Amino acid sequence: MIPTSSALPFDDILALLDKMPEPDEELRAKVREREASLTKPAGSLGKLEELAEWVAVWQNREKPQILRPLVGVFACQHGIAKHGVSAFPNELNQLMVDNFSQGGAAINQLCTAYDLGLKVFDLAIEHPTGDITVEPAMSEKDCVATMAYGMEAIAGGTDLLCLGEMGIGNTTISAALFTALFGGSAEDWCGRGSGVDDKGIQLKVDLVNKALETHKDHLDKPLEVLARLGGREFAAMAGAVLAARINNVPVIVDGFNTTAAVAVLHKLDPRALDHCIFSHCSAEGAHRRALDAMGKTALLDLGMRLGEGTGAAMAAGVVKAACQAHNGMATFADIGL
Ligand SMILES: O=C(O)c1ccc[n+]([C@@H]2O[C@H](COP(=O)([O-])O)[C@@H](O)[C@H]2O)c1
Ligand SMILES: Cc1cc2nc[nH]c2cc1C
Repeated sequence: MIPTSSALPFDDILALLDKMPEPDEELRAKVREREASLTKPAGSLGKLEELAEWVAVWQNREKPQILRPLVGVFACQHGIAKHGVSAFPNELNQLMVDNFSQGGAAINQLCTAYDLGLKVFDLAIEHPTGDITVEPAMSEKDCVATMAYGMEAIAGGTDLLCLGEMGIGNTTISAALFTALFGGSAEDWCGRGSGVDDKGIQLKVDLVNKALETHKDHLDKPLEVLARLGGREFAAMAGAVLAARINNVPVIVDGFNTTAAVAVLHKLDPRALDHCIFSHCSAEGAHRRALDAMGKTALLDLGMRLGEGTGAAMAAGVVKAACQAHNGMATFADIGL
């Protein structure tokens, strides 16, 4: 499953895309048959019914099972942050990683509330990525190695993966990725992030434009866009989503930044995200634009814009409840009708 070295660094990743499994339609029919037999009017659990079916078909199980749900938080430091694109300093990355391990972050409490596992992936946090305005964020080799590392996120045997990230400055990185992948202007994709003012947004726009100019001859291929304009958390999350697909693990995407990571896979092959749901619409302005560009709808809209997997965790609570209802309810035959 893990790519090894090859003449062209991205070949192994592209080969994995060719091996993506599709759902078993006979199994889907059985899941629907059970859903229709449960003691409720047909369709009355609305999206919960769709979610239970979604988990079942991507797990390739007649009864969806969520015993080891995992929130993976991928943390990285960004070269772009030195330009002052965030309302917070770079030191916060390490402090929040420490906070995650001490149980003090929002994601810790949401994981406790919904009984979700939490794993933090420190992506060489002390070494910032390249400043994308003047150089690639990562070499292609580092990008592939980081994708391979991200594939290990599910190695502990998880049955539902929630994506999260921590990276001061990474809403500027996401804006650069979205502009390169989906077009439009930098203004369309730059927003307040962790809380910058109008001047901060203008700085983000100027830096995204500079980055696009610097790399303009190398942005045809989505994986090249990821290496040049992305960051390690984006590469690792893209790798985790691919590994999840191949190992029958459904994925819940978090907010603006996790969406930018998976947008790279969408550009490679729109089917690559069929095993993913989009947990919520972030309050980061351009998130809805990104979802629209991929033809995706978000499950929840709670005005959240924290990142660190919090929106995905909220959706995981809903998904768990959906599966519990599907698996545990009595049928009409059970109650004598
Ligand atoms: O996920 C989102 O929708 C989201 C929206 C705004 C900010 N964030 C988080 O805030 C950080 C990036 O914000 P910034 O202003 O430093 O670019 C990063 O750690 C993200 O997890 C996350
Ligand atoms: C405090 C803080 C917590 C975060 N968690 C994820 N991204 C974050 C960004 C900030 C600024």
